Amino acid sequence: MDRSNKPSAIGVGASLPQPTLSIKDNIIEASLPTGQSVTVHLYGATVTSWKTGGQEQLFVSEKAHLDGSKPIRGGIPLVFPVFGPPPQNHATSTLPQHGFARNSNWEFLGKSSSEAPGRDSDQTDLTVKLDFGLSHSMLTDEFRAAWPYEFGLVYSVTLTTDSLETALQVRNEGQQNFDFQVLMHTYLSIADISDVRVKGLESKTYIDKTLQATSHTESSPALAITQETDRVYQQLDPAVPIVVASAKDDQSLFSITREALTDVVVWNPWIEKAKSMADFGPDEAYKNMICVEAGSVSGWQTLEAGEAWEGGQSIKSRL
Ligand SMILES: O=P(O)(O)OC[C@H]1O[C@@H](O)[C@H](O)[C@@H](O)[C@@H]1O
Repeated sequence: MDRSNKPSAIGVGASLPQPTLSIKDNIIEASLPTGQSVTVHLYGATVTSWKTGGQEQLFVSEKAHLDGSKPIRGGIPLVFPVFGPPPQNHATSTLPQHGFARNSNWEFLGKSSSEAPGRDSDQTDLTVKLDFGLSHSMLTDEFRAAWPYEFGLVYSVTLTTDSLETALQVRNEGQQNFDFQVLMHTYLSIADISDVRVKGLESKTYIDKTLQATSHTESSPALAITQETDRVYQQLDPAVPIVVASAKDDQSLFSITREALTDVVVWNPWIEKAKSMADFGPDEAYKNMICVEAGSVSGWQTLEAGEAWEGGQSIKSRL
Protein backbone atom coordinates (compact mmCIF):
# COMPACT_ATOMS: atom_id res chain seq x y z
CA MET A 1 0.00 0.00 0.00
CA ASP A 2 1.12 3.53 -0.56
CA ARG A 3 2.12 4.51 2.96
CA SER A 4 4.58 7.25 3.68
CA ASN A 5 6.15 5.47 6.62
CA LYS A 6 9.53 6.34 7.93
CA PRO A 7 11.88 3.50 8.93
CA SER A 8 11.65 2.61 12.58
CA ALA A 9 13.52 4.92 14.88
CA ILE A 10 14.77 1.99 16.99
CA GLY A 11 17.83 3.14 18.87
CA VAL A 12 17.01 6.82 18.39
CA GLY A 13 14.06 7.31 20.69
CA ALA A 14 15.48 4.54 22.89
CA SER A 15 12.49 3.80 25.13
CA LEU A 16 9.66 3.80 22.56
CA PRO A 17 7.68 0.59 23.18
CA GLN A 18 7.93 -1.79 20.24
CA PRO A 19 5.44 -4.19 18.66
CA THR A 20 5.58 -7.73 20.01
CA LEU A 21 5.63 -10.91 17.96
CA SER A 22 4.88 -14.49 18.87
CA ILE A 23 5.28 -17.55 16.66
CA LYS A 24 3.79 -20.79 17.89
CA ASP A 25 2.37 -23.84 16.14
CA ASN A 26 2.48 -22.12 12.74
CA ILE A 27 0.47 -19.20 14.08
CA ILE A 28 1.97 -15.70 14.03
CA GLU A 29 0.63 -13.03 16.33
CA ALA A 30 1.72 -9.40 16.48
CA SER A 31 0.56 -6.67 18.84
CA LEU A 32 1.10 -2.96 19.02
CA PRO A 33 1.92 -1.24 22.32
CA THR A 34 -1.44 0.54 21.92
CA GLY A 35 -3.26 -2.82 22.22
CA GLN A 36 -4.23 -3.73 18.66
CA SER A 37 -3.31 -7.25 17.51
CA VAL A 38 -3.41 -9.49 14.47
CA THR A 39 -3.14 -13.27 14.15
CA VAL A 40 -2.20 -15.13 10.98
CA HIS A 41 -2.22 -18.89 10.40
CA LEU A 42 0.52 -20.01 8.02
CA TYR A 43 -2.09 -22.34 6.53
CA GLY A 44 -3.46 -20.12 3.80
CA ALA A 45 -1.68 -17.09 5.32
CA THR A 46 -5.19 -16.64 6.70
CA VAL A 47 -5.67 -13.68 9.02
CA THR A 48 -7.80 -15.22 11.77
CA SER A 49 -8.02 -12.35 14.22
CA TRP A 50 -7.80 -8.58 14.22
CA LYS A 51 -8.46 -6.93 17.54
CA THR A 52 -8.80 -3.25 18.12
CA GLY A 53 -10.40 -1.35 20.98
CA GLY A 54 -10.41 -4.69 22.84
CA GLN A 55 -12.81 -6.18 20.32
CA GLU A 56 -12.53 -8.80 17.61
CA GLN A 57 -13.21 -7.30 14.19
CA LEU A 58 -13.22 -10.49 12.10
CA PHE A 59 -15.70 -13.35 12.17
CA VAL A 60 -14.41 -16.92 12.43
CA SER A 61 -16.89 -19.79 12.45
CA GLU A 62 -16.95 -21.87 15.64
CA LYS A 63 -16.73 -24.93 13.40
CA ALA A 64 -13.82 -23.66 11.29
CA HIS A 65 -11.10 -26.26 10.70
CA LEU A 66 -7.86 -24.84 12.08
CA ASP A 67 -5.78 -27.98 11.51
CA GLY A 68 -4.95 -27.50 7.85
CA SER A 69 -7.52 -30.03 6.65
CA LYS A 70 -9.78 -27.45 5.00
CA PRO A 71 -9.66 -23.72 4.19
CA ILE A 72 -10.41 -21.70 7.31
CA ARG A 73 -14.05 -20.56 7.44
CA GLY A 74 -13.57 -16.99 8.55
CA GLY A 75 -10.99 -14.27 8.98
CA ILE A 76 -9.44 -13.35 5.63
CA PRO A 77 -8.86 -16.38 3.40
CA LEU A 78 -6.93 -15.43 0.27
CA VAL A 79 -8.40 -16.49 -3.05
CA PHE A 80 -5.77 -17.14 -5.78
CA PRO A 81 -5.42 -17.90 -8.72
CA VAL A 82 -9.13 -18.49 -9.43
CA PHE A 83 -12.33 -17.21 -7.84
CA GLY A 84 -15.22 -19.65 -7.33
CA PRO A 85 -15.47 -22.87 -9.21
CA PRO A 86 -12.79 -22.77 -11.95
CA PRO A 87 -14.14 -22.41 -15.50
CA GLN A 88 -13.86 -25.34 -17.88
CA ASN A 89 -11.18 -25.28 -20.56
CA HIS A 90 -9.03 -22.85 -18.63
CA ALA A 91 -5.55 -23.22 -17.12
CA THR A 92 -7.17 -23.24 -13.66
CA SER A 93 -9.90 -25.79 -14.46
CA THR A 94 -8.57 -28.63 -12.27
CA LEU A 95 -7.95 -26.43 -9.22
CA PRO A 96 -10.33 -26.43 -6.25
CA GLN A 97 -12.96 -23.72 -5.66
CA HIS A 98 -11.13 -20.42 -4.92
CA GLY A 99 -7.74 -21.87 -5.95
CA PHE A 100 -4.87 -23.11 -3.79
CA ALA A 101 -3.61 -20.11 -1.79
CA ARG A 102 -6.07 -20.61 1.08
CA ASN A 103 -5.18 -24.29 1.41
CA SER A 104 -1.41 -24.18 1.08
CA ASN A 105 1.23 -23.81 3.79
CA TRP A 106 2.93 -20.43 3.48
CA GLU A 107 6.24 -19.35 4.99
CA PHE A 108 6.73 -16.44 7.35
CA LEU A 109 9.23 -14.04 5.79
CA GLY A 110 9.53 -11.69 8.75
CA LYS A 111 8.25 -8.65 10.55
CA SER A 112 9.09 -5.00 10.10
CA SER A 113 8.02 -2.02 12.16
CA SER A 114 7.66 1.55 11.14
CA GLU A 115 6.28 4.84 12.32
CA ALA A 116 3.43 6.54 10.53
CA PRO A 117 2.01 10.00 11.17
CA GLY A 118 -0.48 9.70 14.02
CA ARG A 119 -4.03 10.96 14.13
CA ASP A 120 -2.78 13.92 16.17
CA SER A 121 -0.19 15.89 14.25
CA ASP A 122 2.41 15.86 17.04
CA GLN A 123 2.17 12.11 17.52
CA THR A 124 3.54 9.13 15.58
CA ASP A 125 1.88 5.74 15.48
CA LEU A 126 3.77 2.49 15.29
CA THR A 127 2.76 -0.04 12.67
CA VAL A 128 3.84 -3.62 12.23
CA LYS A 129 4.02 -5.48 8.92
CA LEU A 130 4.15 -9.25 8.60
CA ASP A 131 5.24 -10.76 5.29
CA PHE A 132 4.34 -14.23 4.05
CA GLY A 133 5.53 -16.08 0.96
CA LEU A 134 4.28 -18.84 -1.29
CA SER A 135 5.91 -20.14 -4.46
CA HIS A 136 5.49 -22.93 -6.96
CA SER A 137 7.99 -25.21 -5.22
CA MET A 138 6.05 -25.01 -1.92
CA LEU A 139 2.80 -26.33 -3.39
CA THR A 140 1.61 -29.91 -3.01
CA ASP A 141 2.33 -32.20 -5.99
CA GLU A 142 -1.37 -32.08 -6.81
CA PHE A 143 -1.53 -28.27 -7.01
CA ARG A 144 1.81 -28.05 -8.86
CA ALA A 145 0.48 -30.43 -11.51
CA ALA A 146 -2.85 -28.58 -11.76
CA TRP A 147 -1.22 -25.14 -12.17
CA PRO A 148 2.33 -25.64 -13.45
CA TYR A 149 3.43 -21.99 -13.46
CA GLU A 150 6.51 -20.60 -11.72
CA PHE A 151 5.10 -17.89 -9.48
CA GLY A 152 6.00 -16.06 -6.29
CA LEU A 153 3.51 -14.49 -3.90
CA VAL A 154 4.35 -12.07 -1.11
CA TYR A 155 1.42 -11.29 1.14
CA SER A 156 1.86 -8.39 3.56
CA VAL A 157 -0.39 -7.91 6.57
CA THR A 158 0.05 -4.50 8.18
CA LEU A 159 -1.46 -3.56 11.51
CA THR A 160 -1.80 0.10 12.39
CA THR A 161 -3.56 1.73 15.31
CA ASP A 162 -6.75 2.19 13.29
CA SER A 163 -6.53 -0.18 10.32
CA LEU A 164 -5.59 -3.53 8.95
CA GLU A 165 -4.01 -3.62 5.51
CA THR A 166 -3.51 -6.69 3.38
CA ALA A 167 -1.52 -6.48 0.15
CA LEU A 168 -0.53 -9.18 -2.31
CA GLN A 169 2.34 -9.08 -4.76
CA VAL A 170 2.21 -11.66 -7.54
CA ARG A 171 5.37 -12.34 -9.56
CA ASN A 172 5.71 -14.40 -12.70
CA GLU A 173 9.05 -16.15 -12.21
CA GLY A 174 8.73 -18.46 -15.20
CA GLN A 175 8.92 -18.27 -18.98
CA GLN A 176 5.21 -18.43 -19.81
CA ASN A 177 2.42 -15.91 -19.24
CA PHE A 178 -0.24 -16.84 -16.74
CA ASP A 179 -3.71 -15.55 -15.87
CA PHE A 180 -4.97 -15.13 -12.35
CA GLN A 181 -7.80 -13.79 -10.24
CA VAL A 182 -7.40 -12.68 -6.64
CA LEU A 183 -9.74 -11.88 -3.76
CA MET A 184 -9.38 -11.02 -0.09
CA HIS A 185 -12.35 -12.93 1.31
CA THR A 186 -12.86 -10.81 4.41
CA TYR A 187 -15.38 -12.00 7.02
CA LEU A 188 -16.28 -8.90 9.06
CA SER A 189 -17.72 -9.41 12.52
CA ILE A 190 -20.96 -7.54 13.14
CA ALA A 191 -23.43 -7.55 16.01
CA ASP A 192 -26.57 -8.01 13.92
CA ILE A 193 -26.99 -8.29 10.15
CA SER A 194 -30.35 -6.49 10.35
CA ASP A 195 -28.53 -3.42 11.65
CA VAL A 196 -25.99 -3.05 8.84
CA ARG A 197 -26.09 -1.34 5.48
CA VAL A 198 -23.42 -1.51 2.80
CA LYS A 199 -22.71 1.85 1.20
CA GLY A 200 -20.71 2.87 -1.85
CA LEU A 201 -22.31 0.47 -4.33
CA GLU A 202 -25.15 2.58 -5.75
CA SER A 203 -25.38 2.59 -9.56
CA LYS A 204 -22.73 -0.12 -9.86
CA THR A 205 -23.22 -3.20 -12.01
CA TYR A 206 -23.22 -6.53 -10.23
CA ILE A 207 -23.52 -10.19 -11.06
CA ASP A 208 -26.03 -11.89 -8.78
CA LYS A 209 -24.76 -15.42 -8.17
CA THR A 210 -28.04 -16.34 -6.44
CA LEU A 211 -29.95 -15.48 -9.67
CA GLN A 212 -28.13 -17.58 -12.31
CA ALA A 213 -25.28 -15.06 -12.51
CA THR A 214 -27.49 -12.41 -14.08
CA SER A 215 -26.34 -8.81 -14.34
CA HIS A 216 -28.08 -6.00 -12.43
CA THR A 217 -27.52 -2.40 -11.40
CA GLU A 218 -27.51 -1.51 -7.72
CA SER A 219 -30.27 0.95 -6.91
CA SER A 220 -29.69 1.27 -3.18
CA PRO A 221 -27.37 3.85 -1.63
CA ALA A 222 -27.39 1.72 1.53
CA LEU A 223 -27.83 -1.99 0.82
CA ALA A 224 -29.68 -3.99 3.50
CA ILE A 225 -29.02 -7.75 3.68
CA THR A 226 -32.35 -9.54 4.08
CA GLN A 227 -31.74 -12.86 2.29
CA GLU A 228 -28.92 -14.98 0.87
CA THR A 229 -26.66 -12.46 -0.86
CA ASP A 230 -23.84 -13.32 -3.26
CA ARG A 231 -23.03 -10.44 -5.56
CA VAL A 232 -19.95 -9.47 -7.52
CA TYR A 233 -19.90 -5.68 -7.90
CA GLN A 234 -17.71 -4.61 -10.80
CA GLN A 235 -15.65 -1.69 -12.04
CA LEU A 236 -15.53 0.16 -8.75
CA ASP A 237 -13.12 2.99 -8.04
CA PRO A 238 -10.77 1.40 -5.47
CA ALA A 239 -10.18 4.74 -3.75
CA VAL A 240 -13.89 5.17 -2.93
CA PRO A 241 -14.54 3.37 0.35
CA ILE A 242 -17.11 0.64 0.73
CA VAL A 243 -18.64 1.42 4.10
CA VAL A 244 -20.43 -1.01 6.36
CA ALA A 245 -22.57 1.30 8.45
CA SER A 246 -25.05 0.95 11.26
CA ALA A 247 -28.65 1.30 10.09
CA LYS A 248 -29.57 2.88 13.42
CA ASP A 249 -27.31 5.91 13.38
CA ASP A 250 -25.46 5.65 10.05
CA GLN A 251 -22.17 5.35 11.94
CA SER A 252 -19.42 3.66 9.95
CA LEU A 253 -18.48 0.26 11.38
CA PHE A 254 -15.92 -0.58 8.70
CA SER A 255 -14.57 1.37 5.76
CA ILE A 256 -12.64 -0.46 3.06
CA THR A 257 -10.47 1.17 0.40
CA ARG A 258 -8.57 -0.83 -2.18
CA GLU A 259 -5.63 -0.56 -4.54
CA ALA A 260 -5.78 -2.25 -7.96
CA LEU A 261 -8.80 -4.29 -6.81
CA THR A 262 -11.82 -3.08 -8.77
CA ASP A 263 -14.37 -5.76 -7.81
CA VAL A 264 -16.10 -6.26 -4.47
CA VAL A 265 -18.06 -9.37 -3.53
CA VAL A 266 -20.79 -9.01 -0.90
CA TRP A 267 -21.70 -12.38 0.58
CA ASN A 268 -23.94 -13.60 3.37
CA PRO A 269 -25.12 -17.23 3.30
CA TRP A 270 -28.34 -16.53 5.22
CA ILE A 271 -30.36 -19.24 6.98
CA GLU A 272 -30.43 -22.32 4.73
CA LYS A 273 -26.94 -22.05 3.25
CA ALA A 274 -25.45 -21.39 6.70
CA LYS A 275 -27.05 -24.63 7.92
CA SER A 276 -25.78 -26.56 4.90
CA MET A 277 -22.11 -25.62 5.40
CA ALA A 278 -20.54 -28.23 7.68
CA ASP A 279 -17.85 -25.81 8.90
CA PHE A 280 -20.20 -22.89 9.57
CA GLY A 281 -21.51 -22.48 13.06
CA PRO A 282 -23.48 -21.91 15.04
CA ASP A 283 -26.34 -21.92 12.49
CA GLU A 284 -27.43 -18.46 13.62
CA ALA A 285 -23.95 -16.99 13.09
CA TYR A 286 -24.94 -15.71 9.65
CA LYS A 287 -26.39 -12.79 11.66
CA ASN A 288 -22.95 -11.95 13.02
CA MET A 289 -20.95 -11.74 9.80
CA ILE A 290 -20.84 -10.09 6.45
CA CYS A 291 -18.22 -10.78 3.82
CA VAL A 292 -17.04 -7.72 1.91
CA GLU A 293 -14.38 -9.13 -0.39
CA ALA A 294 -12.03 -6.88 -2.34
CA GLY A 295 -10.77 -8.53 -5.49
CA SER A 296 -10.04 -8.71 -9.16
CA VAL A 297 -12.35 -11.51 -10.24
CA SER A 298 -14.61 -10.48 -13.08
CA GLY A 299 -11.86 -10.87 -15.66
CA TRP A 300 -8.30 -12.19 -15.56
CA GLN A 301 -5.04 -10.43 -14.83
CA THR A 302 -2.44 -11.61 -17.30
CA LEU A 303 1.11 -11.58 -16.02
CA GLU A 304 3.93 -11.90 -18.52
CA ALA A 305 7.22 -13.61 -17.76
CA GLY A 306 9.24 -11.56 -15.29
CA GLU A 307 6.38 -9.18 -14.47
CA ALA A 308 4.83 -8.38 -11.10
CA TRP A 309 1.41 -7.16 -10.00
CA GLU A 310 0.31 -5.76 -6.65
CA GLY A 311 -3.05 -5.02 -5.07
CA GLY A 312 -4.51 -4.70 -1.63
CA GLN A 313 -7.08 -3.38 0.80
CA SER A 314 -7.10 -1.19 3.87
CA ILE A 315 -9.87 -1.74 6.43
CA LYS A 316 -10.56 0.91 8.99
CA SER A 317 -12.74 -0.01 11.90
CA ARG A 318 -14.88 2.27 13.98
CA LEU A 319 -12.89 1.49 17.14
O1 LIG B 1 -17.52 -22.06 0.69
P1 LIG B 1 -16.42 -21.25 0.08
O2 LIG B 1 -15.68 -22.00 -1.00
O3 LIG B 1 -15.48 -20.72 1.13
O4 LIG B 1 -17.07 -20.01 -0.61
C1 LIG B 1 -17.89 -19.15 0.10
C2 LIG B 1 -18.49 -18.08 -0.81
O5 LIG B 1 -17.45 -17.24 -1.25
C3 LIG B 1 -17.91 -16.11 -1.99
O6 LIG B 1 -16.81 -15.32 -2.32
C4 LIG B 1 -18.59 -16.58 -3.23
O7 LIG B 1 -19.09 -15.48 -3.98
C5 LIG B 1 -19.73 -17.52 -2.86
O8 LIG B 1 -20.33 -18.01 -4.04
C6 LIG B 1 -19.23 -18.66 -2.01
O9 LIG B 1 -20.31 -19.45 -1.59
